[in-house]
Amino acid sequence: MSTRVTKLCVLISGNGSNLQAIIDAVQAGRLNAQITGVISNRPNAYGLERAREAGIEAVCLDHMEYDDRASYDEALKSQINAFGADCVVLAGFMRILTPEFVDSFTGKLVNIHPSLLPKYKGLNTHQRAIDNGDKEHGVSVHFVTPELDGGPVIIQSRVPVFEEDTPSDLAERVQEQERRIYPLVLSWFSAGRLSMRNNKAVLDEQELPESGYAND
Ligand SMILES: Nc1nc2c(c(=O)[nH]1)N[C@@H](CN(C=O)c1ccc(C(=O)N[C@@H](CCC(=O)O)C(=O)O)cc1)CN2
Ligand SMILES: NCC(=O)N[C@@H]1O[C@H](COP(=O)([O-])[O-])[C@@H](O)[C@H]1O
Repeated sequence: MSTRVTKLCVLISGNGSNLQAIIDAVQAGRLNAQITGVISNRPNAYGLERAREAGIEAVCLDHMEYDDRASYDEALKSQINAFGADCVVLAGFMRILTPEFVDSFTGKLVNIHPSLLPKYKGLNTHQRAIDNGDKEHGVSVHFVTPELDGGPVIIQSRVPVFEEDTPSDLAERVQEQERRIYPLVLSWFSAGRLSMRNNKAVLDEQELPESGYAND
């Protein structure tokens, strides 16, 4: 019996280190999936180069070329469907998606967010953690819902915050964890172990707690 390979379409906006971790996991046989395509909303995203070097089709849908969010999301949905996707993977994708777009991919849309949700939804999370004098920070992988960074958490990983940390020091520490946990979550999805039901993340038929699967 042939085992169908899970199709991933990855959305980026920048450097693409999470994309690279996913590419590396596929190539190393740690993630049984095919990356069908990479889409960036920014033309200068280095992640587009990473995809092409890996032989993966990569396109830029520049959001500046669209009149409004709805028309952009329509084009984005068409491109994703052209590539094919069992899972749409936001990997540093910096556009807020319309409810209509999100609802058309319910349960098939995941995001990696650089904070311990529900703390610090939105942008500039590392600076905010430092400004607040937090002693720990981290990263969350969650299903995407219309509520910005409010979807059910799948996994979180914590890192310490040191007195002398700059936002980039903290980002580097967080991104080490990102590169570790995102391929892990996608391997769960590809194995059919992970789903979203009743707005909850479910792993191996067990509802995950609000902070997801503990993985410090
Ligand atoms: N409907 C949803 N859309 C998106 C979600 C989500 O959970 N629900 N997650 C974000 C990812 N994200 C943080 O993890 C995030 C991305 C972008 C923004 C934002 O404010 N974007 C601005 C533009 C900012 C820029 O270009 O630098 C905007 O879209 O106007 C906040 C959080 C992805 N989308
Ligand atoms: N709100 C979304 C957000 O800030 N996402 C963050 O952008 C970075 C992208 O890095 P990458 O392009 O090297 O993967 C990652 O740290 C990711 O958590």
